[in-house]
Amino acid sequence: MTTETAASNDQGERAESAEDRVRIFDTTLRDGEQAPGFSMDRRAKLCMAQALEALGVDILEAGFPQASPDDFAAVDEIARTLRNTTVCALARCQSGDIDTAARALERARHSRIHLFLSTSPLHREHKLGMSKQQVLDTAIASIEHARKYCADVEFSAEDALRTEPEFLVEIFSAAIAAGASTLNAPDTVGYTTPAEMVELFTYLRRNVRDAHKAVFSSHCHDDLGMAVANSLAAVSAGARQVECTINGIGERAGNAALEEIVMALKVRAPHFGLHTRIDTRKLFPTSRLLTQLTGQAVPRNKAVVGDNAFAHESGIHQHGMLKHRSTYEIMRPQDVGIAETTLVLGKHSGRHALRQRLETLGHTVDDDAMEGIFKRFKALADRKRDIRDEDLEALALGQDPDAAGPWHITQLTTSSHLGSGASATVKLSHEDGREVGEAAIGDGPVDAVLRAIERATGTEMTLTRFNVRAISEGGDAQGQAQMTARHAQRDWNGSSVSTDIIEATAHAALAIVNRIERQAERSTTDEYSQGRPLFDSRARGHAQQETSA
Ligand SMILES: CC(=O)SCCNC(=O)CCNC(=O)[C@H](O)C(C)(C)COP(=O)(O)OP(=O)(O)OC[C@H]1O[C@@H](n2cnc3c(N)ncnc32)[C@H](O)[C@@H]1OP(=O)(O)O
Ligand SMILES: CC(C)C(=O)C(=O)O
Repeated sequence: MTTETAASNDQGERAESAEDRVRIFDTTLRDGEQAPGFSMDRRAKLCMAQALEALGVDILEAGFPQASPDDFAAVDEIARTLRNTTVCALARCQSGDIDTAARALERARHSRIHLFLSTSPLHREHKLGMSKQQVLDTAIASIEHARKYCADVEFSAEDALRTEPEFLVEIFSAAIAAGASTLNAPDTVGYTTPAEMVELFTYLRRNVRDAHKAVFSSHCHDDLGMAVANSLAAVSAGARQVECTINGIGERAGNAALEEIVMALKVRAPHFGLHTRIDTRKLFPTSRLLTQLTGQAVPRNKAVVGDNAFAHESGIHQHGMLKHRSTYEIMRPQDVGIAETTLVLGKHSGRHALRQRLETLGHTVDDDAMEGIFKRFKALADRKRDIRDEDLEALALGQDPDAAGPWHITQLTTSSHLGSGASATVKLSHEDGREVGEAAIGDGPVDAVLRAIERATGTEMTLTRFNVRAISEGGDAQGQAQMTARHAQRDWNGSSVSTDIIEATAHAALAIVNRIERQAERSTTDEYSQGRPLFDSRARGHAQQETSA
């Protein structure tokens, strides 16, 4: 546990933070984890804690050690592992909780005990059954007790935004005198507004005795969808610590989303004049790690890290993006760790984006040909939610995208054997009349299906990315399988949608094999037509004849 005094450690940092640095206090593993559906075991928590340290969070709330033996063990393990980040443990204002938190933090290099006690009239009367004086006395005694173990103590006035502001001033002034160096005013029930937040933090910073000795902190919930706005309002009124979580997970509607706060401060730096220590390029991978560990995906339209955050389907936006990316994007995807912007082709897309995508796929299309392709593309997009590259290739080659082959699956059977892998049998038909059947075993049904398809088609692939996710809800939810495989020093993508994820996987794998074969066929044709582009006006008729043969 840290032995340096709050004064020696904090004053240097506070001089800086008072100016322009906002400390990021991550509570993904405590407030985030305590919400239904987000519980993590200690292995998952340790993995997430390491990712959060790499992300650059200043303080990581690892758990509530009094809650359970596993939470104690998780905090203890995280405390032993992290070297740069302050590891924090939550405790009620009870000596038992504080002793347990201190024990869990014993081996931390930098540690903090976070004490909380409700201060609002509603909580005092109905929850705690305590008077103002009792709340004050309990908080002070607890801070003093925690300071015996740890130089860095934070005090949170739970439900602060529904507390009498004068009482907050009284308890925060006493908390500083008792040794707390961070004062948190949480909007526990997500009730407040940005203007009220500014008013409260300005008032507290003016009236709390020795306010300059503490860092003021916000902790906002999203019940009315204002957690991030409220946190930024607190910051604009002098808060220099923000408590937040990856993907905004947390009690009820969640906490303020870390990635949104950090990117707001970065993108609008001239407005806020503040910065954080977060390595923003790790935001997306950290967000994805959390979804994997909890099994809870983020909505497509989630700010910063959702699938649509850097994806454009509508033609007018795509056209703008192709001319200048700042027309419709305020940050670069690479700055949050997303490889690139995607122009998704669908029924709202226009010719500019379609042409660009076809060119990326190796098809140079002249204006006449484009009109025909565009018409058929729109008709297809009206019927199909998910337009894939193989559909576009089929359109460009004058083929029926619904029948994009040459391989088709005629039969697929899989069985899983508990503890000893799985087996798969596939039967495939080829446009040239071949019927092939193969069986394979694998670590799981996906592995077995991939091996069987490889054998049946004779196409070797190395899977480099595989992702299955639900794209609708309910008993008949659709699963989308997306994969990338390496073949002949190139990456090939395939995706498919089905109510059966194994079937979706098989179709995605076969889409890759089909693309590889069609590409090989096209290379032969190109050689034959002496390298002229397929849709070059001079070569068009000839080339189409050759490829459809
Ligand atoms: C706003 C927040 O997010 S606060 C954090 C909330 N997180 C959690 O509650 C998750 C972990 N919690 C737990 O595992 C359990 O609630 C435990 C182990 C901490 C306590 O369990 P129990 O002892 O069975 O108590 P229970 O949870 O039913 O009730 C809470 C008790 O804590 C008291 N309490 C609540 N907050 C505080 C506080 N900040 N300081 C002191 N006592 C408090 C309540 O008055 C109640 O006391 P009582 O048992 O004397 O009536
Ligand atoms: C423990 C405190 C900070 C809390 O989680 C809240 O008030 O929401």
